[in-house]
Amino acid sequence: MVRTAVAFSPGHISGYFRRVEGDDPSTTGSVGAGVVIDEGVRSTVVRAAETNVRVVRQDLASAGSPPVEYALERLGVTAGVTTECRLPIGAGFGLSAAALLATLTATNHLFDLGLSEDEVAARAHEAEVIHRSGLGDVAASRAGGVVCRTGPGIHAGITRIYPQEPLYAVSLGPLPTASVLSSEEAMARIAAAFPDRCPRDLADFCLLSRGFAERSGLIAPEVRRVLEACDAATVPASMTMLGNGVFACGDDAGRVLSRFGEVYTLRVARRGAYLIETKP
Ligand SMILES: Nc1ncnc2c1ncn2[C@@H]1O[C@H](COP(=O)(O)OP(=O)(O)OP(=O)(O)O)[C@@H](O)[C@H]1O
Ligand SMILES: CC(C)(CO)[C@@H](O)C(=O)[O-]
Repeated sequence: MVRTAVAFSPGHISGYFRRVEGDDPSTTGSVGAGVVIDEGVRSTVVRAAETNVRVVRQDLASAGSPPVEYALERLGVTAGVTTECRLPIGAGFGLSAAALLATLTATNHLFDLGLSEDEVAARAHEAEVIHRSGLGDVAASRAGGVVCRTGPGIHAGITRIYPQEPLYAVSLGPLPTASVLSSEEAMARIAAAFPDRCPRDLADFCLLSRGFAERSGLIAPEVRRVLEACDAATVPASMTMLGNGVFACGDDAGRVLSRFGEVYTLRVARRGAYLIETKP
């Protein structure tokens, strides 16, 4: 039987953020707030002569993942990786960070690399920053909760609260993260829009995020339509950063969002990335 390691990492919906530029990837990242969600990426890793990554979603597979391939190369290993997720990719659910954390957690065990959790996270964060696929998602998804990050990178200050209520989300399509992070103009607007405090609870998170989304200038017309429907029903809602999607909370949120697409009912994750099993 081929030796296999399987790990899972939760995803992360960012509600507001501000880029922090450091001297190197470890001190580069973002401050801001988001929700670590109970859905994310499951990664299965086997040894292989050459690295290949298969990305599977809803029975559709595509080949390749530059951040994951980069992180494996930096570790000096070659592996066959299959990532699986239910949520859409590129839609603001932090799945690149989840794919990295899950894959590196499994790889660490499979190859007996002896990396600490901190080292796994540091390498995942580095791959995210280099590929501009995320800034704060790895720091968030190392554990659960509604997260408020007060510094960049994986060692920075972070507070977590654990509300019981679900969060609802709908995706209207992808918004490649790198396209926004590479725009200096967008970054300047985002910096000016940043609300300088942490959320008290889930509803407060939605409220602060919405103020940020409005001021950031990132809201596309199709996202605007969903937000207006939420406003009409007094449902706290905002835009998934960075995706063309909306998250909302409260009793009526699922019903309102269902008019615009498949509604994902998400729970606040209680824990971060973890190893599921190694075989044999
Ligand atoms: N499930 C996944 N498995 C492996 N690689 C992934 C996965 N999701 C995203 N990636 C890789 O991450 C890179 C950036 O993806 P993108 O920013 O579009 O996705 P995302 O992380 O889901 O988005 P967001 O950060 O907005 O939630 C791409 O190179 C893609 O291959
Ligand atoms: C940049 C970002 C919004 C992309 O998901 C996220 O990584 C964050 O909050 O830093």
